[in-house]
Amino acid sequence: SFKIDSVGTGTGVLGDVKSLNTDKQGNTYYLQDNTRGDGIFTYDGENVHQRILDRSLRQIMRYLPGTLWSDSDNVFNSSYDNAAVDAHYYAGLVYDYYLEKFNRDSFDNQGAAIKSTVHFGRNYNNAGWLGEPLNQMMYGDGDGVNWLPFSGAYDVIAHEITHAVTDRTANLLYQNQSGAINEAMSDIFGVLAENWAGLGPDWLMGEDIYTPNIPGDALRSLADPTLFGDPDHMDDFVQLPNTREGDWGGVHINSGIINKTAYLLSEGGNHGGVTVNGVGQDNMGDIFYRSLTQYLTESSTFSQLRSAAEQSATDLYGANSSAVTSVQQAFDAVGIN
Ligand SMILES: Cc1cccc(C(=O)O)c1OC(=O)C1CC1
Ligand SMILES: [Ca+2]
Ligand SMILES: [Zn+2]
Repeated sequence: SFKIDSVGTGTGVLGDVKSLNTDKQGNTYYLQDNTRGDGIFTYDGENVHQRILDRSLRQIMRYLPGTLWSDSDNVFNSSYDNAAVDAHYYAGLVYDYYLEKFNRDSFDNQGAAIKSTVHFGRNYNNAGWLGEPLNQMMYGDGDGVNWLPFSGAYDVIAHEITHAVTDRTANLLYQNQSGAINEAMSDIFGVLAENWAGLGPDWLMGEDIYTPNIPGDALRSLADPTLFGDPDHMDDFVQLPNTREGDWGGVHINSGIINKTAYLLSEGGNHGGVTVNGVGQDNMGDIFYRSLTQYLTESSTFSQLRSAAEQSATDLYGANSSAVTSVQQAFDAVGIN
């Protein structure tokens, strides 16, 4: 049928109203943004029963992506709409971040459609990037106590889309040190994207949707990972089994060491007996992006990340630049040689 780009309005998880790029087909409006790459598509997971989610991905795949979000009047203001509004709007902002900062056209740099399913499961405390063959994001609604709906936080959506970028570039194995780098990249670009968008800039992850009744906390801190129990130095690397229960060797925990490195490289500071001269967020982002997309591989270790970052800083600013020295200082400060 003939499609018309249209602009609707919606209310997000936190009650904020925003404009949405929608697609008008007949008298129905869909959460399909035709203005970015091959499009941004937001689907309704219809809270398919949790029981199915606990089975294999194969079971889940039968239900994903769900139904393309539709609305009768292009005003998405019901409470059931909130999660879809934010998933759609923030995915567009993450697309803009990568295009403007790194000239990257979507996660595959070829304009790939960005697909998200909200209302995934029931009270599901989880969000994630589902790689091949689905190549989409999914957001649980949270249980309302530990989590609000996961698409309600821009840094979370940027975190998930960065997993897709990582999969298409270094493809860091999601386990042990390579997995911790994978996780840290998602946290680092989650925070940088949020700061770029001016959406409550901070060095925290998930603060807008984490424990709504407890102010001031977050899932993770990059400035001080120890605030939420994560290590900020190699001396405190947590050895965990490479199993689901062991967080695949602690990928969401040991990421704190790399997160701290990025924070120090950007902002500077004294840590581990070392003084780091900061290079600022933009330069830190360029160094980590070049490392991720030009030098890291599936099995890269923390030490190989250090080499990649030193080489990236050399490429970008010159062998004898202060930025190269700052990279060395930052990795020294967390005990990565
Ligand atoms: C909540 C959650 C559970 C499991 C994996 C992830 C994951 O995407 O690694 C996850 O989402 C996050 O970590 C985002 C930052 C809040
Ligand atoms: Ca944040
Ligand atoms: Zn992650």
